[in-house]
Amino acid sequence: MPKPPRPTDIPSFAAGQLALLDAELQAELSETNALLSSHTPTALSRAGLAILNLNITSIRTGLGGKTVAELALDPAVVSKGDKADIPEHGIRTGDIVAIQDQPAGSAKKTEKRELAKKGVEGVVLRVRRENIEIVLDREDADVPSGGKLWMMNQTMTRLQKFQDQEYTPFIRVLFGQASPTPLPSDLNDPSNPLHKLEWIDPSLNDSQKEAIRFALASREIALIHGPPGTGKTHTLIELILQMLKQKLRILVCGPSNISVDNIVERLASHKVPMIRLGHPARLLPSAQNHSLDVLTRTSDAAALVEDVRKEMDDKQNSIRKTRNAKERRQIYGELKELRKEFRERERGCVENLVKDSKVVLATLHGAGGFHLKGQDFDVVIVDEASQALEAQCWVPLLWVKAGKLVLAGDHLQLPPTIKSLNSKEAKAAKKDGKKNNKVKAGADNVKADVETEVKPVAKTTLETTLFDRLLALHGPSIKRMLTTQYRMHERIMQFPSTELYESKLIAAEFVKDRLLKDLPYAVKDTEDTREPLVFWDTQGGDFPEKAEDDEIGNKGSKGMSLGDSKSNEAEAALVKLHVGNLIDAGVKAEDIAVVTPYNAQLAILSQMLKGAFPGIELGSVDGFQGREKEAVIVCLVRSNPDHEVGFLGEKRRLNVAMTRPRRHVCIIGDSETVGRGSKFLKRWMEFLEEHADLRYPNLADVYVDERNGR
Ligand SMILES: Nc1ncnc2c1ncn2[C@@H]1O[C@H](COP(=O)(O)OP(=O)(O)OP(=O)(O)O)[C@@H](O)[C@H]1O
Repeated sequence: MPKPPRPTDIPSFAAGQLALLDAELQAELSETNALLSSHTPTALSRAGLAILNLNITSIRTGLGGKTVAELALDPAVVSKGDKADIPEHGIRTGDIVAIQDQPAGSAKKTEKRELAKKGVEGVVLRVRRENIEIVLDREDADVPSGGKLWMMNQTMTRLQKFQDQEYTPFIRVLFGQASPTPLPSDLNDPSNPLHKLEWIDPSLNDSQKEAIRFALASREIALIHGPPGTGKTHTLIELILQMLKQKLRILVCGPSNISVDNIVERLASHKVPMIRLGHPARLLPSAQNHSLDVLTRTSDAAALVEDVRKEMDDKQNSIRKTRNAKERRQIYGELKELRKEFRERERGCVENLVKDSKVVLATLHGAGGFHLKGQDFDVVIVDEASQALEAQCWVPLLWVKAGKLVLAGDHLQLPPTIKSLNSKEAKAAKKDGKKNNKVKAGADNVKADVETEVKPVAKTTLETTLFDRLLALHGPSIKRMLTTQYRMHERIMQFPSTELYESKLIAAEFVKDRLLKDLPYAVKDTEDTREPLVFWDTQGGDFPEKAEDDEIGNKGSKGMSLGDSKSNEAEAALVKLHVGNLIDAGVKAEDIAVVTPYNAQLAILSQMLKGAFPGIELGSVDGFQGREKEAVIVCLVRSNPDHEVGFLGEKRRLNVAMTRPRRHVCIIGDSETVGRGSKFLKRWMEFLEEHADLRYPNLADVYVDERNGR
């Protein structure tokens, strides 16, 4: 018997998430205010959960005497020449939102709290590209009048306000108040019908097939765990095709437009009829033909709408030809009627297109659009689920009626970027969560037997994704892992596989011994190009790191992007030496990437390498997630007498760094500092010492290249 899950109290969970989202927003606000001129894309607006820097442009009285406020982007934040379109967001008609004064970055904490309290709640009436209308909840609502305002989606508030009877069995499973329905006992039996599936892609490997059978057999939730390069999206495509064969209706979401379009492109090659929701301008050109906007003009049903449009055009022309005022008036009257009909037919056409579509695709926040409200789907599939905030995942889950959820992701790579992780606000929110939870568990929940087991909300942070939480709640039986990877040389794969993936990864035959010297263009056989794993150990103190805040802070820009960053010039020079050797051997610059966890180091690398090696790619580890290159150089930077490793200690970040390369990885780092950071880092250093081509650089040699003026 599997252990019964420890149920989560839903209102407390939602309250905890709200407190955390608010903390995230506060962190965003401080940053947006500090960096107003640079318009840094913020995590929350990326998540589509909030819009910053708004102004009220008009207030009017709407239906039933309710106050309707119109909000648009503050002209002060719109760059000259740019359109004042509100950045992409997930706030949709019908959403409950809060509008609040946006405190200045310089405002004191207490002032910020006060301002935040003054906000009003309302329901979104209309969303346009350049403005949004909100019907305020209370007629006497005190509309914030301050300079800038912000608005936040209240998905979690809706969840918090759910009544007990509104929890579907599916939602109960998501909170551990019920266990997932057990799988058929004969699932692994060859006689089970799922073993007789006709695969559309015959090249699927066994772990991919098993994951698909599992996702088809699961009743409420299925997690597909795809370590780097294991064909997670590839598997989802087959799953979608199999579900379509079973006549299921599917909503496919991802946290970003690119994650969704990636699936649209691959489904398109199978000629699957589908609808991609979202503004066509934001879609990949290859996905645009499937967008609702384009289909509304080109589908069969659109012909009816086009007929009316044509009639309207004819009428317009006849107005121009008529001088007689009476006739003109009559034509105007007819035009008005036609317009009404046009709008109705268009709405009908759009509704039918969406309703009749067996596969609908949208970003997580895009799925909250009015087109999908209340629609029935058999399955919601979320790709890159470990890159999405849980609150984002709830947008489709609360908006459509769904009976099953399939999440695909890898919780052992980096979660979505959270700014408030260590901020005071986040700590306060955690504390609030704890308090909140105690109150709930003690007072409201009469079902005493459940109460004692309520999972503490305090353990959930914004960084805890739905994928993580479900795994913790129900255990590994709700997931299947893909185990054949199609990216890395066997030796590159070995350490992450042993440490993080229970030694289960297998390198596909055609990648397992691929080297740079075997690239399909002329590459010399050198000590670098015949070696998949190189470790330049910079131990000994000759390659010391530098803390950027020493300098930048003094110039009065403390707290800016490089504030806590670290750099290491000597290691950067070593990177240059290694890249130079690869290029000299014939490896193309486009096939080489350098990644480092520190922005300050990225800046130095950029200065040193961009001019010398055009075409080479430089990136932060976090920014390189999801990417791959033939050769990757990882520059670890940290080298100090105190053996401090900072956020290098995060396993998931290192995992991303070490799993980007296909044929060659070169690690540059100080084993003395790094090896003392954690047990994991110690084992990594030991592994490299034993299995990598180990090299000790000589500082003078490293700078020879520099002197030669490369
Ligand atoms: N069964 C298979 N046989 C051969 N190649 C495969 C198979 N499955 C996946 N691949 C290849 O592996 C690569 C990675 O696949 P895909 O893009 O689906 O992976 P992913 O897991 O979504 O990516 P990431 O690891 O970046 O998250 C692709 O080039 C794909 O063609």
